[in-house]
Amino acid sequence: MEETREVLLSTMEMGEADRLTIEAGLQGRQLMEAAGQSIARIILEKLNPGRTLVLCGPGNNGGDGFVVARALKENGWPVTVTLMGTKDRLKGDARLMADLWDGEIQPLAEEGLGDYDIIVDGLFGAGLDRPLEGALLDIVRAANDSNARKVAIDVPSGLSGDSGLVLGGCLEADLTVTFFRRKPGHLLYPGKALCGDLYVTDIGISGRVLDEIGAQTWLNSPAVWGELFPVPSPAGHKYSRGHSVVVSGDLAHTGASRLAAGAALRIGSGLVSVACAPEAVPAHAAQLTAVMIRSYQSPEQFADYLADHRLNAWCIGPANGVTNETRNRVLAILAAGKQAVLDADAITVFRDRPEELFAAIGSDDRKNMSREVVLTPHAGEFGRLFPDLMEGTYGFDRLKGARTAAERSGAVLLLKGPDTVVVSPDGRAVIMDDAPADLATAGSGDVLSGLVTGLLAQGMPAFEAASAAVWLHAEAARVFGAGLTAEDISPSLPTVLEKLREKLH
Ligand SMILES: NC(=O)C1=CN([C@@H]2O[C@H](COP(=O)(O)OP(=O)(O)OC[C@H]3O[C@@H](n4cnc5c(N)ncnc54)[C@H](O)[C@@H]3O)[C@@H](O)[C@H]2O)[C@@H](O)CC1
Ligand SMILES: Nc1ncnc2c1ncn2[C@@H]1O[C@H](COP(=O)(O)OP(=O)(O)O)[C@@H](O)[C@H]1O
Ligand SMILES: [K+]
Repeated sequence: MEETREVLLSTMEMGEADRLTIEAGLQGRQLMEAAGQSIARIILEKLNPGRTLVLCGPGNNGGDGFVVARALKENGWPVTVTLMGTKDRLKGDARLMADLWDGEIQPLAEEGLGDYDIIVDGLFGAGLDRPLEGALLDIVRAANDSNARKVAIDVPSGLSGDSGLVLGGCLEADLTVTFFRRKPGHLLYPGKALCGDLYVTDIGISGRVLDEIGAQTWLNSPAVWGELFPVPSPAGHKYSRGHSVVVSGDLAHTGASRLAAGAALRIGSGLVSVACAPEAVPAHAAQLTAVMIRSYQSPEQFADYLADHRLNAWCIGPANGVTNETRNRVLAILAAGKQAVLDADAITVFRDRPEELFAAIGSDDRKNMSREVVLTPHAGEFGRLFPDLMEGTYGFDRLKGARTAAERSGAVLLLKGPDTVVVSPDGRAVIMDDAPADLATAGSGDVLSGLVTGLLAQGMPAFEAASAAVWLHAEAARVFGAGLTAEDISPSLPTVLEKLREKLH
């Protein structure tokens, strides 16, 4: 595939990229000059000339601000520069750029912030290390209240580039320009919404530094998992494409399992069965055709199904009920060494004893068989298994939380939301960007679980299967467009799959 994966760099990794580039011979001030010039170029291209205020902070983000101010002034724009603190306290390249600014430098103040057409935010970037407070917070709020177009350098001030969380308060940018590669905070909410339109510019850092940095976070795209995506083999048969089983809820709660089963079939699982109690059979039978029905009366009968090695990927949880039966079935599926997708009630049912679940996932038997498990919580379900990971000072750090959760549980963690994150216990992570909000509809999560299950059944490794499912789910919703209901997702998949195949070959 010609497409390469888009790596997302943490603040530390970006610092490393800068360091390696400087070590290789480029000077820090050249990087800063390139950074500032690239922002000015975008401003000149995207915005109409107007009264411009540049807010400069005490670090290199402020240094970039001085470069932007100079470049815009050279283009004839009326530019005012304000600085937090005094020039003599600036260091290194930032001091150098401040010296190259030949205009006045005013002290940073709230007054007059409403008088500009454009505000360039060079207060804090990667160096933000504490919340915005006091006068600074007032200034950022006044900027937000003004009618000016706001341009953030690297990240809007107050936003963590690592988590997308806000520290105290944050500039609400119309446009953000970052350098070399995007950062997770540009994709994770609320960060994504606070960045406005995002631009990534080349400031002379070579992509080769990435080999040395070894970052583990990527944009979710076929470039990450495409090579492992299952395509039916010409000589294959349905049995070689796996057999998915979805555990149904009781008679009044059968729909979720049908949505998941339909998705598993559509994504290419050779066979799909719904496993249900006898009283639910008529409800399923009235609606299912290609999907088979397996009823079980007792735990022993359920165990019989588990003993069949052909039934290789199991999905349990959607509308299953938070009951002892659900808990016992989850444990039985794990003990049988099945690949499994645990969703909804299969997660909630372990809220009082998550360790029991983690022990079952991480048992030596399962490890020896390399059988993988995918947990697919939304934030609420995540909090039931990992309450401590939701209690960050600045809110729930989804990426970090999911990483720790994957490591702790031994499962691939698929954390749902507008910025769905998938993390492998080995630390690899992908973040989905721009999933249509139409997906926030009843049953759409059930479809997603079915997609993961169907890919596991076909032999795709769990991290890649979960990532691919999230991407396909979003793309199918995009193809369908407005008015989406969960039932529409699977029927929209063929168009997406067709395009994907063209891309993969
Ligand atoms: N490292 C490099 O070589 C390059 C860095 N660049 C720019 O440099 C930025 C990072 O620069 P720095 O590491 O100097 O960090 P910043 O300029 O983002 O901020 C660091 C300064 O802000 C203070 N600070 C942090 N949070 C604060 C808060 N809440 N309230 C008050 N003060 C606070 C710190 O004490 C420190 O003095 C990047 O975001 C980018 O804009 C670019 O020039 C490209 C090259
Ligand atoms: N604002 C949003 N933008 C994009 N996708 C969203 C948004 N909100 C939710 N989703 C997605 O919709 C699905 C909802 O799943 P879930 O919460 O399990 O709902 P349900 O249980 O009704 O199926 C998930 O895939 C989630 O990532
Ligand atoms: K900034």
